[in-house]
Amino acid sequence: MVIFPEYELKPQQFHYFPIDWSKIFENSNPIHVEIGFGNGEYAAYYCKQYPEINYIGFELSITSMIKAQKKLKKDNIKNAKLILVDGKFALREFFDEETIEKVIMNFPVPWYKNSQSHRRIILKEFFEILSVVLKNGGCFELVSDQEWYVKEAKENAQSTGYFEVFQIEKNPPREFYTRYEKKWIKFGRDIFKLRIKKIKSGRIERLIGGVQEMPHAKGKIDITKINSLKEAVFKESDKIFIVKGIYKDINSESYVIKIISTDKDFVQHYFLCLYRKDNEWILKLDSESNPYRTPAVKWSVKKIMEVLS
Ligand SMILES: C[S@@+](CC[C@H](N)C(=O)[O-])C[C@H]1O[C@@H](n2cnc3c(N)ncnc32)[C@H](O)[C@@H]1O
Repeated sequence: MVIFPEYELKPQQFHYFPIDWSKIFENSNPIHVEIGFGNGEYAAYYCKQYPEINYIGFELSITSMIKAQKKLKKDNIKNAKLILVDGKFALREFFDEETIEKVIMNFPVPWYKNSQSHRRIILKEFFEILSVVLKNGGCFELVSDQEWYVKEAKENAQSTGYFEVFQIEKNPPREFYTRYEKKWIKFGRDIFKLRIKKIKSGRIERLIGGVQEMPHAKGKIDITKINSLKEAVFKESDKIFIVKGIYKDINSESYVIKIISTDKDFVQHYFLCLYRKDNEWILKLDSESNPYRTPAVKWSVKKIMEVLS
């Protein structure tokens, strides 16, 4: 939900990736990124303290997004942009090589159980992405109350060979304490901080990039085949999509198709619309849903048309 459009960006609507941040901020100040900004307390402090940086924050929670926008507005912050998106995806897709000066992560969700370990953001792939988008000498700072988690991050960073990795600091001096951090300290928990500095670039494969075309398909189809798509699962290398629902407009020859797709671990929900125009049918992204045009999204349009033909 965009409450203050000066803060929230919707990159799904952008026509080109990676994003030209100097155009967005209308200056070329250094870029600092926070992943999981929560209620935006740290963001507001940071932006006030360092008005010469461009702050970009990523968050998955809509509630946090609303709170953070209100906080930035209240503090009259001018140098911040917030995006509702998975931090790993954003770091990989939104930034050109060597463009970020600093990435900050305060108290990420640790995903304690072994069965959930694949969800941890600090896996080796994350550090490979960091090694590409950070400037040479740029740094990443992680703070957590979970020592094992910070140690795991340190080992993963070290294993890439792209960073100078510093000793983990226990209860480091902090310039600002979020409510979350103060709570842990009050409960007597120790706080751990990892800092790493980029010394070498790695390589990554991005999902999107370049001009973003609106995926669509048209042609002759056999509309009676549409029911065969219900709950159908399609899989090809790293791409999967599932048809979660098909809804017919009672007044016209048109349908809305609900899809869930994944590209590796990046999940998106969106709708396609299928309608008749003259002798042909057209299938395209519904204007209300706005997924990133990843390979799985483009493939879902092509594949559904193929099945109906
Ligand atoms: C424990 S809270 C910490 C919030 C804040 N950094 C603080 O210190 O008060 C973790 C936050 O990270 C967000 N989060 C979890 N996974 C994320 C991801 N993959 N990308 C972006 N944000 C994420 C959660 O929604 C939550 O707001």
